[in-house]
Amino acid sequence: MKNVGIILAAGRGKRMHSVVQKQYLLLQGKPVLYYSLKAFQECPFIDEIILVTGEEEISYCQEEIIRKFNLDKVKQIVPGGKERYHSVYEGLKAAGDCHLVFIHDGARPFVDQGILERTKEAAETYQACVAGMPVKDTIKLSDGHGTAVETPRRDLLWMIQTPQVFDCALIREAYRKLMESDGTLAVTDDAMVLESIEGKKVRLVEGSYRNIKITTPEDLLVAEAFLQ
Ligand SMILES: Nc1ccn([C@@H]2O[C@H](COP(=O)(O)OP(=O)(O)OP(=O)(O)O)[C@@H](O)[C@H]2O)c(=O)n1
Ligand SMILES: C[C@](O)(CO)[C@H](O)COP(=O)(O)O
Repeated sequence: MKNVGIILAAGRGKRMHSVVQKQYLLLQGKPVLYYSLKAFQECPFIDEIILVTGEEEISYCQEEIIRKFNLDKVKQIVPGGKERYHSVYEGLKAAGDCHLVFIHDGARPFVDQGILERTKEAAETYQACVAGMPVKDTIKLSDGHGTAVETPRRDLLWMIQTPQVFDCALIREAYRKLMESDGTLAVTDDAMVLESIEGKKVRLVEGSYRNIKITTPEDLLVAEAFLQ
């Protein structure tokens, strides 16, 4: 069965405060989104890519990214939803039957072949894994009013990235349950959708400190520096 990449690019990029959505801003003359699509295109074990984007950006993506750069593994472009998890759900519906599904933020341009390889191997063994890296800073838990209430052990903390890779049937079922109970869980990644099902565990896999998400304006400066 095929392995499918779902690349998410339907966000509004509110924290970037740019006129053009951050996934379409240019890095070295090419849209941010191009870089992750290219990494997936070049990955030998990704058979098909589903791009999830805004309804109004579908034709731009088709003409100015997919056709222009000959990204022929992109088989479908589907409209996303209000929140990231709605967009993932649309991607999963479009994917149909598959073996592994690689869910990736289109706003993370520096995913590389090593990360894809490591997450694939872990997903083959554990059915569910996420890329991430150990945190470098001390993390404090706040009481929500400006006072630190706890300092978790740093050696146990990871910052989580994408790709997040799953057995296709497993994550589809987890998302189906989530959508049935929409509104009860503040979902910020795919792993937590699976973790919400009793007994389901997600393996942590080494990503890269370069695998940043373009979120706020200074991330663009870092991204440009990586591409020098
Ligand atoms: N409804 C949404 C929200 C997010 N995303 C995608 O999910 C990835 C990670 O989300 P984030 O960085 O939070 O993007 P935005 O939601 O666009 O940013 P912000 O939260 O600042 O508005 C991005 O590639 C984004 O395009 C999506 O496909 N659909
Ligand atoms: C999935 C993710 O990229 C892991 O770090 C992140 O949680 C996405 O969250 P955002 O709120 O959409 O930036």
